[in-house]
Amino acid sequence: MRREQEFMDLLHDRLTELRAGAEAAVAEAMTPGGNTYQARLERDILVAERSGLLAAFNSGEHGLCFGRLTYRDGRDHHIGRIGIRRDDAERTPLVIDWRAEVARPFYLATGHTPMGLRRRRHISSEKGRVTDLQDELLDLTDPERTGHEASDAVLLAAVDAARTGRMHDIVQTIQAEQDRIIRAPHHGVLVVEGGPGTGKTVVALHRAAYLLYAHREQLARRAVLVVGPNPAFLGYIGEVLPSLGETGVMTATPGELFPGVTATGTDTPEAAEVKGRTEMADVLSRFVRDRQTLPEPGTVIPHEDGDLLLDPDIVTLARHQARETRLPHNLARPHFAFQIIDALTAQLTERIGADPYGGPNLLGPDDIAQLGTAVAADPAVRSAVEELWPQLTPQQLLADFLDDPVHLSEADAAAIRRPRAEWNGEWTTADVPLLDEAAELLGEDDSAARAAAEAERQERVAYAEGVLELSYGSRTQEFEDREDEDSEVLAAHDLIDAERLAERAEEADHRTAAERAAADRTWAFGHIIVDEAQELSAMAWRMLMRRSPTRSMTLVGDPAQTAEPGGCGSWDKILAPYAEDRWEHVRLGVNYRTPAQVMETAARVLRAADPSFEPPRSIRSTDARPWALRTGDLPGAVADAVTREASGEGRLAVIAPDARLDALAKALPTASWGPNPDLTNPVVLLGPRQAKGLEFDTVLVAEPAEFGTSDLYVALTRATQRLGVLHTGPLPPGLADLPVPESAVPETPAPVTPVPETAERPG
Ligand SMILES: Nc1ncnc2c1ncn2[C@@H]1O[C@H](COP(=O)(O)OP(=O)(O)OP(=O)(O)O)[C@@H](O)[C@H]1O
Repeated sequence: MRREQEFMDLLHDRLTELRAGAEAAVAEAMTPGGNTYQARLERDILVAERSGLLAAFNSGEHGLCFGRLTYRDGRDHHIGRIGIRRDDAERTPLVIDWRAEVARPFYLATGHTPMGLRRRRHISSEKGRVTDLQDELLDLTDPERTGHEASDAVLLAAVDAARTGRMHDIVQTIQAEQDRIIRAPHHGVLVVEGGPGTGKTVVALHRAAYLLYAHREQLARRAVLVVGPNPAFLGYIGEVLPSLGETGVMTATPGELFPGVTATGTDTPEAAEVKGRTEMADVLSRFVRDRQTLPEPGTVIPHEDGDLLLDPDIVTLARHQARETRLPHNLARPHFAFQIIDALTAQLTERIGADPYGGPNLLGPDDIAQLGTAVAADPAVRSAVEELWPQLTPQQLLADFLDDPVHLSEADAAAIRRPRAEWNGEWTTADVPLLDEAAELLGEDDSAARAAAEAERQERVAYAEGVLELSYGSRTQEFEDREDEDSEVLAAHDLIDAERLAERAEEADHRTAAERAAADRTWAFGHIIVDEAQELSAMAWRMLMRRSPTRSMTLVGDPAQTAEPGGCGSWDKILAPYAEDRWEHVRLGVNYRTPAQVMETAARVLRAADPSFEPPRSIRSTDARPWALRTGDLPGAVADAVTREASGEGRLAVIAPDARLDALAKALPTASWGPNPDLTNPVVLLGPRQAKGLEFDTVLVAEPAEFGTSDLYVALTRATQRLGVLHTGPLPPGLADLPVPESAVPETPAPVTPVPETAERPG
């Protein structure tokens, strides 16, 4: 213990030194040094480099070193959240980043496959003080004992700890089956499936951190996108990546992926299902073609030299030629307009230049060009073009479509119809993929603006290239522990290429790749992680796949928890159109959240419909048996149960059908609830969909018969310690046998015991 403490002190001193250096460098870089391009660009580079380092150093303080590997051949490494080197000529590693290859035996070695290890040590610390050591002997022939031998105590302590309302990283206790997923190659699609509490979310987040470490150069520039089911969930997981020193990640719900639109409205389940169907792509495409109309019988355009006639033949030809370009609607529009202007100019030329003696037309090319310019500028011609091939925005198109849906069956159209007159302007989550689809079909006509910007940009790019060369020449190698050349600390030349740097200079901002990506609908992410992937509709997948042209993705989910009627559910169905069978499927089988008794209760609910259903194995059990209480006064009984259960540290959630939330909130004045509940509050009140992906020490489920089966399964599996059910009517199948609370709620916190047959390291 003393020696580990001395080592920890040494590490803290070194970290303080590194941090002071980085802080001074940021401060210096921020000092205004002139307002020329050069000064601003150089400042940008330095700030990006140094603040990346600083974020890593700041995150490193907690859990600076949590492990140690002692090899049979005498090698000895400490493992920590970030790598730190000594300030000597060789830059000797002091502590190895958990993501480095050298650290892998910490997660993978077993007595059976010791990977050359003699001993693996878990070091627990609090604010820089070593509080405990746990040693695992991997070479069983080794006679030496340290007095700290134990197995799985660190993992059990971690999974048993009181919850805070925020997810924590698990670098100290990643299990072998999880480690293999975290470090899987980043190309292609990896599907991670597992029951509730198997660590899918936390593993996906560690995978993001690992990929950013291992493929920094490719990924930091393109950013990593993490998609989660709702804002509360994103808040819940929001601290994991920063605690691992990573800030280059954008998190979003599917409803936030269309820049400029925030989905605040709600759809009926039927509407969401119809809007999510893959056939909507075709329906919208036909709707766009419907807007490319023909004049019936023809449009007369008054002109001082006699009326011009825009007849259906002219327009049919122009439309055909514009469609032949295969460009999106708005980008094909200039082609259409050109054909129309050409035809009208020809009419005019014929009329004005006609030779009264029957000879060739008297107008020369210059005269005709001049006529053409006049026709193009004619407001009547412009409005005719606008009428026949209007310039459209995705928002206009979709609002028009939903006002009066076409190309659908009567019933489907009725489900999604949203008359403009009654619409409050709010978009829904299911609208967002449709807006994205519309944007693809329409295209953005920014050609004029782009041409103007291009010349100026070229100048800046040429300059920025020069600056990047400078930055590469002066690159740092601060806390890295990988040996290869790629292992440079993130530097400006990794983060930004000359083009992006030039763009940044233009706006004089300090936005990260993730921030830029958030504002750009067509951004191609380096890697995309989708949590609760079973819930996304076919249309939502189309939108996400556009953001990942390289198909570098990790999809995480549990088909048994599918709640959305439009949710794709099966992996085959999701991936067949994009990756055919070129994707890998891995399963997690151990539940780290829910005690065996709670898991068994939840499993009985699903078994009522599918007797062969097998839940994941729980890693632990408690003495607190789930209970059920019938009452005539639901809010009163829930309030009593909350008072009884919410004592001590940890978090409690009441999960109730949406229709009952108002009444329950009145009975629970201290509970946080609403669209964005504060999950760090001791008591929260949630609807079933809000509870997705979250967890609480105690969960009280109100009126379970009013939940859908998969919503109920999700609600019951949120508990890490205690589960109670309160109901006025009959219980749904599977819950009928629960005992009443008096016999189930212990006076003192239940002792934790591992479940014998599952306590060994999985995998
Ligand atoms: N190796 C581990 N060490 C410590 N805790 C772990 C480990 N793996 C998972 N956990 C914990 O188990 C809990 C469940 O993890 P997580 O939320 O990622 O599960 P999930 O599979 O996404 O669940 P669900 O599908 O129910 O949302 C979390 O508290 C997580 O920190």
